Amino acid sequence: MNQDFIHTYVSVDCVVFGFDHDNRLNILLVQRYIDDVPADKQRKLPGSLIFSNEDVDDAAHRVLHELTGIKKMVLKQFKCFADPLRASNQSDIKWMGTEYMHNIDRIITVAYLSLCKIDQKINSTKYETVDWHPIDQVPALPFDHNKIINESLTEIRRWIETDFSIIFELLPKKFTIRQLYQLYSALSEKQIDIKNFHKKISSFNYIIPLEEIEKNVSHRAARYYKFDAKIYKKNNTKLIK
Ligand SMILES: O=P(O)(O)OC[C@H]1O[C@@H](O)[C@H](O)[C@@H]1O
Repeated sequence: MNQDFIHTYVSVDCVVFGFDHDNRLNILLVQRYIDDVPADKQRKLPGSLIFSNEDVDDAAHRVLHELTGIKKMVLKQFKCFADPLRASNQSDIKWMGTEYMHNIDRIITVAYLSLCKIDQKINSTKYETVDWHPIDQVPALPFDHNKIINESLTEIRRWIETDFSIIFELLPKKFTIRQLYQLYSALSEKQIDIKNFHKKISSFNYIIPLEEIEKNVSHRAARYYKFDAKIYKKNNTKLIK
């Protein structure tokens, strides 16, 4: 065998999901700066090379903290992206040269999924520009970041099916069943009848009705509910099928 073994850099990239007031899934993108590329073409996933003495999970936590200012966020490693050409684009090589002072054209990246309430204040210590983008309006991104986002959607659907409780990471603390329904529909891509959904949900004792209804709405005001994580954990309730 006459082949070279790989000796390369490793990075992490984080796809952070949020759910907006128009019931759309969004992700957080940051902006990099390269002189001759227009600003609107420089959005990317938040990421970083990992340090030589750092575990990849720790690097992902570090990136999320630098990105949002939040100390603890739900995090799931979902796939490694290692196409030999994924970092070989000239503008990406230039970017890595500016950011890391090295000529880097081969990077293996480990991708993570995270969830964030969209109203949460984002307080980034690393990036000047961090903003939410509806998932169907994500621009062309550097490296293989569009591919990573597409695969993260498949992964988040799988995740919801195995642990329904993660859906509440995306909802406000008090929510209506319609909001829960819209989020579940956006995530699962299944056509679910709202009445059946309502019936199913009201059988779950970890979704607690509150003595509060919506105010100032043009439709019939709906009741608010909250998620009780303790009850959910105790019962380890069956998932929605
Ligand atoms: O420090 P930055 O440029 O954000 O991160 C390094 C980049 O290296 C690439 O593998 C990743 O896709 C990641 O975005």
